[in-house]
Amino acid sequence: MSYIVETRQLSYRYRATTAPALENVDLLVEPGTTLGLVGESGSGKSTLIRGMCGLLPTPPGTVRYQDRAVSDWLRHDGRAFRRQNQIVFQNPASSFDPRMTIATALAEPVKALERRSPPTSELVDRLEQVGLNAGVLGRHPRQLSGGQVQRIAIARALLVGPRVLYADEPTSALDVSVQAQVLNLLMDLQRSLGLTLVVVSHDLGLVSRVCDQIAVMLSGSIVEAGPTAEVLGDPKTPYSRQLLAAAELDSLIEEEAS
Ligand SMILES: Nc1ncnc2c1ncn2[C@@H]1O[C@H](COP(=O)(O)OP(=O)(O)OP(=O)(O)O)[C@@H](O)[C@H]1O
Repeated sequence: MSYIVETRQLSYRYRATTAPALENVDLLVEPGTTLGLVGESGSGKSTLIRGMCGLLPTPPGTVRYQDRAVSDWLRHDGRAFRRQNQIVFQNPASSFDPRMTIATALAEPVKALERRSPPTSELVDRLEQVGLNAGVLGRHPRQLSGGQVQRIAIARALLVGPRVLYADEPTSALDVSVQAQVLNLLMDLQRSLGLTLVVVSHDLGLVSRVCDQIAVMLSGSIVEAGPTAEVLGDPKTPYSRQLLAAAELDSLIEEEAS
């Protein structure tokens, strides 16, 4: 089996004096799968995906993409690596410069990573892929809803042709009614484009609907990982059991409220 992304004994500390944000994390991601990273706030989920997509200064060889050290990719083929590994953040509003029109914001990564200006038709094609149209091109982020801006963030990532799409709490800043739409969009794109999707979430309900694989983090370590049905069906660690019980309680409360 060859993996698209691997971490081997990946550790990371933001400052020498603080506790490590990641400790000896081994993670294997199969191409074309959807992996959910779950765990409580501060457990290291965002740090891990930042490490996986080359945004942290990690020791050579601890993160590999397509059988090659990410440090090597960044040294020799940085733009290709960045194109192939895209990340969508939690808060759509802060992902965009408020002074830029959507057209300018969409074109930026293509200009930086591919050294070309994408024609409007290409921008419109990608907007249509995320359920929007050319009408948003001349607008600014503040003139759009949170759900629309998150769709545009996804379109911007797709424009450079990623193989792995990282989504850090992609729906938690959105209204509940819009969350399912954005999630369905990510699932459709993952299937139709054959993407590998890595979703960070503290929402086990979301992860169990979307992800084939799940990794549970606690204090900078992965405490349990495997196929979602196995991990959730028979959680091995007390922490995963707690997480599952909390998610079941949440869904009971939601059912009663509706
Ligand atoms: N820029 C930073 N500087 C210093 N410490 C940081 C920084 N970012 C994160 N940390 C610390 O690293 C640890 C892991 O944080 P991280 O954001 O990866 O966790 P998380 O699981 O994604 O949390 P959340 O669900 O709240 O986003 C935490 O102790 C956090 O306080």
